[in-house]
Amino acid sequence: MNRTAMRASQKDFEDAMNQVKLLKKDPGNEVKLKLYALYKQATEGTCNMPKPGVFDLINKAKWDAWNALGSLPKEAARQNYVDLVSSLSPSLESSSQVEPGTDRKSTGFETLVVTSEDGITKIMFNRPTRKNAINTEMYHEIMHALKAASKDDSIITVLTGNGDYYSSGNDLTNFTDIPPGGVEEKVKNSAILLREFVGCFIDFPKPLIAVVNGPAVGISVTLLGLFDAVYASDRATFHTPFSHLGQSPEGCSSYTFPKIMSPAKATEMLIFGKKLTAGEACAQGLVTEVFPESTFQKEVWTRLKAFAKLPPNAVRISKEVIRKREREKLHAVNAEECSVLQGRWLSDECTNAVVNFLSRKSKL
Ligand SMILES: CCCCC/C=C/C(=O)SCCNC(=O)CCNC(=O)[C@H](O)C(C)(C)COP(=O)(O)OP(=O)(O)OC[C@H]1O[C@@H](n2cnc3c(N)ncnc32)[C@H](O)[C@@H]1OP(=O)(O)O
Repeated sequence: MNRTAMRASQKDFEDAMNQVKLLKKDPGNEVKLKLYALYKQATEGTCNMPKPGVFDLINKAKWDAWNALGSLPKEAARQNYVDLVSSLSPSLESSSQVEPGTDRKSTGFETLVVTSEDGITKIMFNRPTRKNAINTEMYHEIMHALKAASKDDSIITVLTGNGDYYSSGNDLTNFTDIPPGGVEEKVKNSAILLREFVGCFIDFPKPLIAVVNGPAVGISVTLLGLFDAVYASDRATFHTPFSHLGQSPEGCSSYTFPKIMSPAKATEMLIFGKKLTAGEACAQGLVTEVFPESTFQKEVWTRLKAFAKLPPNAVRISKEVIRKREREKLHAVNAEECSVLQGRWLSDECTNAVVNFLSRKSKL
């Protein structure tokens, strides 16, 4: 039977709400606004809230979407919500059918290019027009790619960026995607995602190498403390503006950075947001070696190809011996950092910083 001819029950509506939470592919802001508006109409009826101020961009966009539904009856809104979610479900099904750890073709990723050759699995961030900002989909895809790389026949795994940036860190529009359960649910889900994401780096069993092709910001920097080697172009910079964003350190950096570079140097980066050049980051132990931009790719990949010819078992066992003592501690640090961040994400300091960034760019 045609779904639109049916009347969606409360149970259908609740199932659809749960399905939305499982979407791995970001349906885009337009669809998210539509879902929000239909949810509000289905549960509260016609919009009679005061219109938010012109600078309150996010709430104004939400209000506009809800208000545009006029006096649409609650039952019709519920039906439209269920239909809209069901139209998104092919992407839900295709992503949930892929078992973590199974091999996935490079073309199966939206936000990454993943290749495997000469004993090296290369995971390249591939959102160059967004400076390789990590959106929700990319967090999931990186975890997926790491799980696959841990099981494939490569010797080492390399992360790098496409374009002029390594990565600009967390995609700040991630914070605008508020589920029907509200901001509290959003920050809870984000903390769960972040903990699982960082956990994949803590547990990664093979040498993990960063080829930092350009500036790195936020979580793309803090994670470097969990890598086994970091090679940087001399045009790379390393910047963790957490206080400016009303946030706090993650990626286990509250533990790894003071150990790597001394507590005082870590303070300058993690609390005061000091941006390091590649040379400074190397002098402080965060970067293994810096190469001139003109020869960076050639020199680094020649070296990596030589590493990848080493006996695989010796390489893997040596990493295990070096890292295993710290693993439990790192998981505890990760859990604590995510819990602290949950509070930060609800703060006015964080909200204002994100809205300032987004409104500077006139985006939702
Ligand atoms: C859920 C888990 C959370 C984990 C916690 C993680 C925390 C962090 O990672 S904190 C760090 C967050 N990142 C930032 O604060 C960086 C924000 N971006 C910038 O400051 C700048 O974009 C820049 C310095 C990275 C680059 O500046 P510029 O060279 O002038 O280039 P544009 O600003 O024009 O950027 C091009 C295009 O890309 C968009 N974009 C860049 N970075 C981000 C980002 N992190 N989030 C969202 N969007 C980003 C930028 O808005 C531009 O878009 P258009 O204006 O639409 O062209």
